[in-house]
Amino acid sequence: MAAKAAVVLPRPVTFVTGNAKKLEEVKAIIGSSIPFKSLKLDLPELQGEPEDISKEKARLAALQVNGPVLVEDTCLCFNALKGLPGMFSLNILFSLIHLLYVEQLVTLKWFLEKLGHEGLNNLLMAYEDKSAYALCAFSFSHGPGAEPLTFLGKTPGKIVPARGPTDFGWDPVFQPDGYDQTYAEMAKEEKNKISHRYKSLAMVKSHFKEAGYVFQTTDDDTN
Ligand SMILES: O=c1nc[nH]c2c1ncn2[C@H]1C[C@H](O)[C@@H](COP(=O)(O)OP(=O)(O)OP(=O)(O)O)O1
Ligand SMILES: [Mg+2]
Repeated sequence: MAAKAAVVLPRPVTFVTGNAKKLEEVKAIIGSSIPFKSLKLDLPELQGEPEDISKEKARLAALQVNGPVLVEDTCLCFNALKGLPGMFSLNILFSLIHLLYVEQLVTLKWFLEKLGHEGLNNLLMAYEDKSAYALCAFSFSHGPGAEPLTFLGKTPGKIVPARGPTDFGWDPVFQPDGYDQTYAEMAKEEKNKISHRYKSLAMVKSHFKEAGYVFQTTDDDTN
């Protein structure tokens, strides 16, 4: 049987993100296994399920970058609220429902900015069930027009009153199952071994290994 021809990608993969802390983790987890550079792009935020949003984001990014791209979206989902970062007051229910439909993943950013860590806890005040999960969706597209592949990583845990450094999103209020520290309290290396992002990237890495992509480098990709 003839060996499968390697897919040649025109230049290093561009990881599109506007989040510096996310980029730090992705760099630490990917290491040198996938050649990539990062780019901050303002992409429209879309509606739908995490997987569909992620794929669409990758399609748009591939068009803009005109090359292979990786994009990532993360959400924190509360089981008591059927997986949504839900609502805590009837007064804002309708505007929140609107928001949840408009952009499920960005909603969390909005919640965090408006309500803070205490607000995220308050959302679950009426519920016994504080369980939650962190969900990470990475999508990879070879380039414009190519159908993106999506890799979902999920880490279960619970929502707790904030503990630890407050420099990355909801890390202080998320305590992964099997640990007595929040993501924020854990050493970075520890979080990067069990996180939603780690699990998703592990799948991305094995995809790259199996696919055996070959990268063509040009002079302007060396910086
Ligand atoms: O591991 C994490 N630990 C704690 N917080 C996190 C994490 N990962 C994302 N976050 C926060 C950032 C944002 O408040 C929200 C939605 O994240 P998300 O839309 O994916 O990130 P973003 O818009 O900041 O960056 P991007 O340009 O890659 O879409 O969750
Ligand atoms: Mg985003």
